[in-house]
Amino acid sequence: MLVIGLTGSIATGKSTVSALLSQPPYSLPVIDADLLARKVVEPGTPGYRAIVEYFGPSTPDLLVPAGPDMPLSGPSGHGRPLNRPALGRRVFGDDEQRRRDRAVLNSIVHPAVRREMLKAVVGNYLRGCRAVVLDVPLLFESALDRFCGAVLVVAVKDPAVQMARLRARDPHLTAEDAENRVRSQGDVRDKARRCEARGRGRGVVVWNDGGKEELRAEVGRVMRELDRYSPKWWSWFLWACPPAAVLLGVWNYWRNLRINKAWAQQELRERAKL
Ligand SMILES: CC(C)(COP(=O)(O)OP(=O)(O)OC[C@H]1O[C@@H](n2cnc3c(N)ncnc32)[C@H](O)[C@@H]1O)[C@@H](O)C(=O)NCCC(=O)NCCS
Ligand SMILES: Nc1ncnc2c1ncn2[C@@H]1O[C@H](COP(=O)(O)OP(=O)(O)OP(=O)(O)O)[C@@H](O)[C@H]1O
Repeated sequence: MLVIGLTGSIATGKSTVSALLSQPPYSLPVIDADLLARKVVEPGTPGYRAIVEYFGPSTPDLLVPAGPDMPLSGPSGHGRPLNRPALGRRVFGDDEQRRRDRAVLNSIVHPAVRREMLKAVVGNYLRGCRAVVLDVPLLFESALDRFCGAVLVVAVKDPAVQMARLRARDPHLTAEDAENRVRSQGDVRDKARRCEARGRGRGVVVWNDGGKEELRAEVGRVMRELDRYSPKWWSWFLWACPPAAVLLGVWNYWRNLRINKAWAQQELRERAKL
């Protein structure tokens, strides 16, 4: 089974691409990290308790306020849900304190998301799926790219297109909130370069500056490229022969570590030139 990591930056079009991939002619299962990241911090989970313990004392509005529709101990009795915009204000941004808080939040949420993803990937493999899509906004940052046979980065060349789509989709965000969220995710063009550096068939950029029909055609081009490097018969062979799938998984992981090391060295060299 081919594990396809799908990433990009905020509002570059990941969800639009994952919706296309989940529909015919591809009909691929999509494992959505954002959904899992919500599930692992629901009241009653260890993630929820850790967040309340760390952020609670310094964030008075961390939980959804109690009211006629929201009992003091939450709908399930395990506590009121997190007030996500308030937590977002604590962690999105470029200053030192926010970066530190984001790292703490990530260290609570990401390991739990990884465990849920592994369960979902194994489930899809057992069901005989040819490929599975991991839709992960922070694929590189959370090092999940190491487990992927191929990485797709959905990117735009023009930052103004990204900002316009974000403001149109989330009109409740102020210009400053929107800027902070874009900055929190790094430059999508860097992610595109990193993706291409993985090599043909292992990293492909989906360019999304045009309209939705152009995007559909671009997704077709990208999937044909992946098919060339990972044909159907190979996926069936791996399904019929689990030891080969495990060996390939280990080899892939090792190769991805090497790719990441080479990328880190290249980045260092480029920074040294500046
Ligand atoms: C801070 C939280 C509560 C804000 O929730 P909210 O519903 O307001 O925003 P949402 O989750 O839709 O995120 C908005 C955008 O920011 C991105 N984003 C989310 N978390 C992070 C992060 N830690 N660093 C950078 N960008 C992030 C999302 O991918 C999305 O593009 C939430 O984003 C969160 O729990 N983040 C930490 C978990 C995480 O890293 N999730 C990403 C997938 S693993
Ligand atoms: N090619 C396109 N043409 C016009 N609008 C687009 C195009 N691609 C995406 N959009 C719109 O831009 C917005 C952002 O797209 P989408 O939600 O897919 O991005 P995302 O990368 O998943 O964002 P996030 O990380 O915030 O979840 C949506 O409103 C979507 O409909």
